[in-house]
Amino acid sequence: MAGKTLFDKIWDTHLVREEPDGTTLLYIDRQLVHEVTSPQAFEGLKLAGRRPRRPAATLAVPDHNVPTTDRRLGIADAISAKQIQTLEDNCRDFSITLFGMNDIRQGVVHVIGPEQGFTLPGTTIVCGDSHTSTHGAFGALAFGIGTSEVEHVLATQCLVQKRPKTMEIRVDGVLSDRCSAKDIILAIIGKIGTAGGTGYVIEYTGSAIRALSMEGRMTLCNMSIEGGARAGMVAPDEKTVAYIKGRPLAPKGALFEQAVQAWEQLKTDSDAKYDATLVMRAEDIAPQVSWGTSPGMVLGVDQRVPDPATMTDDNTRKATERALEYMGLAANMPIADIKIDTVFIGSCTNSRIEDLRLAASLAKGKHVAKTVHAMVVPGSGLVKQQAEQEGLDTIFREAGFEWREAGCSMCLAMNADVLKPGERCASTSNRNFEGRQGAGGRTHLVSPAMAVAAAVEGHFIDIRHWS
Ligand SMILES: CC(C)[C@H](C(=O)O)[C@@H](O)C(=O)O
Ligand code: SF4
Repeated sequence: MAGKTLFDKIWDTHLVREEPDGTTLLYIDRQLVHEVTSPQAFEGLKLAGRRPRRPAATLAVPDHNVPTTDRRLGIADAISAKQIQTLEDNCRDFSITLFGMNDIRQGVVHVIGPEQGFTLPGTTIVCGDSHTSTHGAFGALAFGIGTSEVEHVLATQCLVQKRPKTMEIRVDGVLSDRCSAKDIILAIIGKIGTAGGTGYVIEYTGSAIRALSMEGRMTLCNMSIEGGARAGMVAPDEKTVAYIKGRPLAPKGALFEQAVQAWEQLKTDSDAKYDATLVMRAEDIAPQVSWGTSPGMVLGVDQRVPDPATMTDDNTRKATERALEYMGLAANMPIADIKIDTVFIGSCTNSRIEDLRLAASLAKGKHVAKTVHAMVVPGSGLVKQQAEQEGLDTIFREAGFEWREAGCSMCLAMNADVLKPGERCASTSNRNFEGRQGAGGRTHLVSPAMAVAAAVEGHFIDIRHWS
């Protein structure tokens, strides 16, 4: 029998039933819930008179709409306030654990799952949110689902799926100084495009991936969806085990030892075949900056903005022209000449403690440029607390950054943290669509290190040579 990939192993152990046409009923171990995509799901349960099949398998948190300023003042926006209240009511009515807005454990849903030890290797994890792929960093099969599916999983703990194909993306070698997981994933999406992963689950392999911390692997898997993939994953290893050990919801004692033994089996067999493979060298990856209006429109900071006049394909040329117009950029200008107004360090891509430590180490002793407004939004209340214990908040404040409460914030501007029309932002988030951070706002996706350097200089700069 042919060997199995990591994906095959998880899929096969969660398969409840498979039809001849490949339609599969998959068992879902865990579900995360937030305030935006859950109200109709709970409403559906109510109307049908059903209860969650396994309430303990679900964890809920408000994140998209929460204010990142003083929460004792409540929520000014009526729609946001109602969404958060509705989540609280539903969790109470359906006996689901909720980390409320003022709970120290509150944070972006994809930050708190791993932080609590809710995210475990070998499990199937879903959430009504596309960046659920983040949890694949632990060797879980984790993917985003729609609201009707949220209801289905609540009611049955199962989901109807078609088996996706598998893609290996192998990155060997050593990253350049100050380059990070964010640069790897942006470079991958720059290469495969935003549809390159369509129909696939990606497994990231190679020495550069193994060298990443768990935080780095989460950044990587987080953006798999921006490359079109259903999910991204990294096989668990000793770093995974060390990260999970002792977390509040992780197995304890003998159960933990048993779990570790099972997790050791979670790797792709040497004779297994992927449906597709892409190979890259870490040395070739420069610090990345997105210049356009999709995550695939991205280049190294040492490059120039593309010139539509050189493009032979009509669609590519038109898309480039439109993107340059929206972004207010001239063809051929050096990316390092792009001046920015705002810096956002946060989001489920880059707001974990390691991201903040790195950002603070570069911000220390420097100051945000006079023309720039910069903010740091920790991924969770616990990340914020940890950062404060380490004095990172002081470093950021002294350098001129605002230090905020945890939430999605300016990643998608559902709360008060919004770009003004025309404002240009260096952002550590994952999406740069038109209007993503506010109507008319212009987003450049970068790593935390690149964001700090841009905040200080007022424009992008190659951090490999920055002092
Ligand atoms: C609001 C939610 C449905 C959405 C998602 O699915 O990703 C959001 O988190 C985002 O990042 O755009
Ligand atoms: S931080 Fe951004 S990408 Fe992540 S869940 Fe929130 S809105 Fe979506």
